[in-house]
Amino acid sequence: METGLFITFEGPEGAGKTTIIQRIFKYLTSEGQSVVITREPGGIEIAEKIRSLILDKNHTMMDGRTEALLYAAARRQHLVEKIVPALTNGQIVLCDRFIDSSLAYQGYARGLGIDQVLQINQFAIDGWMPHLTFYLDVTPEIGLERINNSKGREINRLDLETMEFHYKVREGYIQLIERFPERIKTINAEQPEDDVYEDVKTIIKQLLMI
Ligand SMILES: Nc1ncnc2c1ncn2[C@@H]1O[C@H](COP(=O)(O)OP(=O)(O)OP(=O)(O)O)[C@@H](O)[C@H]1O
Ligand SMILES: Cc1cn([C@H]2C[C@H](O)[C@@H](COP(=O)(O)O)O2)c(=O)[nH]c1=O
Repeated sequence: METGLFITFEGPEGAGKTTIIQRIFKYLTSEGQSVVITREPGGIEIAEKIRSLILDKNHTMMDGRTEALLYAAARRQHLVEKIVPALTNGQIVLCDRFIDSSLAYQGYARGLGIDQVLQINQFAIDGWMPHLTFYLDVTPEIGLERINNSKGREINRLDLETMEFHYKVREGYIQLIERFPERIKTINAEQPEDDVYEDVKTIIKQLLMI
């Protein structure tokens, strides 16, 4: 039986998801909570291998549907191997990207259709939706500038998409916020890091009543 809390973090490239997840992890752990950090695509060996395949800069020929299916396959394995056991164990799962990335990137920006991509992902996730999702909102210009200035952050195949694609990703997320207003909380991620952190922390504290 599920007893944990599944929180996902979404946004365009360089929105600051990894940075905020690390800080929220430290905060929740200091409050005595049992927390698991993970990411998509990846989080476990099989999914990390699929990640390398999808994000390889040389794979310029990858078909959009192949891409969507690979993300969904990685998600399935990650879910059953890591996320579900943690939730069943009563833990809080902080996940860097999940289904909304597929809906915004493949469904909307890639043009496959949000509903089509939702359908293949419903097969993959079998009802395991996040309880809460933070959408960290930044313009593509700011996000891409951040990752270009970020030491050690390798530029991947998706980063190298056109500016038009990156604009569409953001538009896709805006559509998802309208579709899932209860679950997705928008955070202004163009603020200084400390302010982004405080905004996220406030919502989590309210939810956990800590
Ligand atoms: N609010 C902020 N203001 C300025 N810089 C930030 C902010 N948040 C994060 N950064 C910096 O931006 C860079 C990208 O941050 P981070 O890796 O957390 O983003 P991300 O959303 O996980 O990126 P991606 O998923 O595209 O890899 C890092 O160098 C980080 O220090
Ligand atoms: C889960 C997921 C991810 N993507 C894209 C989004 C990013 O461009 C990369 C992942 O890189 P990051 O540094 O970990 O953010 O993959 C996607 O297009 N669809 C998805 O489902």
